Amino acid sequence: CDSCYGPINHIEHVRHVKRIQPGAQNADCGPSRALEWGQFNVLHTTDTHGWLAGHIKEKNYGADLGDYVTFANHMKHKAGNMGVDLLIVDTGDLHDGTGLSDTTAPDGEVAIKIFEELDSYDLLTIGNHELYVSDVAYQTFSEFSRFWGDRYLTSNVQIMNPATGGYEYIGQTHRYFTTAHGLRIMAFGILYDFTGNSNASKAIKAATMVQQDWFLQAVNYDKDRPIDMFLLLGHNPARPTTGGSTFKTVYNAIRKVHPNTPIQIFGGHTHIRDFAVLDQSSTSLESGRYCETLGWFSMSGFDSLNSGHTGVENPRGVPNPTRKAITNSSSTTSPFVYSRRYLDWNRNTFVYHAVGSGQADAEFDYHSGLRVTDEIAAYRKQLNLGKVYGCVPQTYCMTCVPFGDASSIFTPLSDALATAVVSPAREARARMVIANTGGVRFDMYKGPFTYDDSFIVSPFRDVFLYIPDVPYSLAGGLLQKLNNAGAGGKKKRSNDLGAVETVDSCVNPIAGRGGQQGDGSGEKRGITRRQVVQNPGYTTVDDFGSDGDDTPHSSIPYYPIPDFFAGVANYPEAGSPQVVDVVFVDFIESDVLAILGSGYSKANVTPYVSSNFTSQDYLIPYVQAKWQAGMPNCPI
Ligand SMILES: Nc1ccn([C@@H]2O[C@H](COP(=O)(O)O)[C@@H](O)[C@H]2O)c(=O)n1
Ligand SMILES: [Zn+2]
Ligand SMILES: [Zn+2]
Repeated sequence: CDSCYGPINHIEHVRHVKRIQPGAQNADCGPSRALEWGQFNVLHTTDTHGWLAGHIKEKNYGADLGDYVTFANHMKHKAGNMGVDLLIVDTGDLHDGTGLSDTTAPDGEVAIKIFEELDSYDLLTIGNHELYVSDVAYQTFSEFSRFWGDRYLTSNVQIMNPATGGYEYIGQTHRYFTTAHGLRIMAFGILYDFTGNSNASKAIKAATMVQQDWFLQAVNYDKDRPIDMFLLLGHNPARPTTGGSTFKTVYNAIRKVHPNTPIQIFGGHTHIRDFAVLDQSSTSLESGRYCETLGWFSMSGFDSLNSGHTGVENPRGVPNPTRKAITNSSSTTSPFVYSRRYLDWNRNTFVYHAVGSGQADAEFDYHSGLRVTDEIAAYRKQLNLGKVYGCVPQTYCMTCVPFGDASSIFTPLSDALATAVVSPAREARARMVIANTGGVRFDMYKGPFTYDDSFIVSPFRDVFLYIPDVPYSLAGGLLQKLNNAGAGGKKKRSNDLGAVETVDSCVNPIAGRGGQQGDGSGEKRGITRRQVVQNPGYTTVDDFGSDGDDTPHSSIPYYPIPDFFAGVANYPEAGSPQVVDVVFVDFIESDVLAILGSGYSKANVTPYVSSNFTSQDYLIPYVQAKWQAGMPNCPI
């Protein structure tokens, strides 16, 4: 959509020229409401997955971590001037998503160093992507956790320490601290009941954790350690009713002892914008993914009688939170009021909320942020992330068109599986190559396809394995059966509640970020065509309604996708092969074996191309073979 931010321009150096983007003054394209500041305020990131250079091909999410460093510093100063508390928190999944995080060995080596530049983080917690690979888990233990010290909370995640031969918590189990304005906080960091970790680590189930002595001691009343508020950070769906969320278990355990104390939750993992009300003194925020969203939360209601609060009651000159968590109950006795906002991750947004619209960039930028931007640019150059391999003829998306559509990313990726995953020794045999759609992480844009893009689309080092000569009578129905079983690779987009309404001309159905889930019909609900020209993107509806998105968006269609997809090669023109090599990524090995049944086991499985050929390796050869010819005139 050109109406808000102009055409996509991803030439490497242009990205790093600091300037307010065109469209900043257009209320349809940027923020137009000041944030509500309370006594207690939080900036929340989650599931950044290495997107620290920002979205080079999507200007609406185009800020980099340097811009955020500057923004966070401005906001800390503002909070200080207002006499209120501001915490900066993150809820995990730093790895697997871009070249910056995944070209290094182990992955994350560069990305975590950049992340550490934002040393004003107050609390952080661990995600599942810090635990799939042992080297990454040890990097998290020996580098990341050491850096953040008592701010890194892993209440239910331990690692085998080779030095002692015993399991130790990767970070701290909990943190009790007092804010600058006297709030006494007990914080935890809880990973959902994750089971896909390597054997280096152990994720303790929430139901077990809440019975452990350290937890009971932390939660129980102690006159020497009063608690004004519990903070539950977690790589864990914020909405407690979402399958897999373990927040309710921890919430229940705290509520048994503290029926009224505020319990404030910050979640992640499902990659959505969401805000849920648990009770009159407990709410829960989730702030999207991939440096697309910065979550804002604020609350007031503490006074010196019910807490240690010493700050300003209602900061002046700014809006304040006004909403009770529960409004439809006459029995609401809680003094607490709340606000939440989902900020789009771009400089216009940051400038608007830090120094005000219409301000020059010079008013915004700090050396600390500019230095991080330069550092990111230098790393990108060093890692060769701008190297171009081919020219993608059109944009392909994951969920904005039906699976099977010519513009679905799984259409060329099925072809890529069929043609670019080839074992020289088995080249002439019929083969079926299966992958999980969850391993594909992002859309592929029209124009130059870079080294970075290969990780953005397919970041995992999942080895291609195979079972030779499986009778077609068994292999033929495998994909369908895998999808019917809906197993391991599942990566549900969301429980997003946004209505589907397309505003044509501005909404290119395959151009923007599809955030919210609808029925995919593209039918309008209650709006006239082209009433407003907006920026396509997230249209969030949560427990506080539909005003959470800081910048209003037109929504993008969402279509569900199956859990698995495949490509086939060397099949006869008519009929079926007798036998077929069944090739699949190691992440779904147990799913494939479960469907093939008792005649097959791990003993039948070996690497297909080599033990080093992974899902990071098939895209570049495909792009080169298919789209390199278009390179000289590749539109940007
Ligand atoms: N080696 C891997 C690891 C993970 N996946 C996919 O990622 C999903 C989890 O991602 P979150 O950001 O939601 O934590 C997982 O369900 C898989 O789909 C993979 O494909 N290969
Ligand atoms: Zn994630
Ligand atoms: Zn996750």
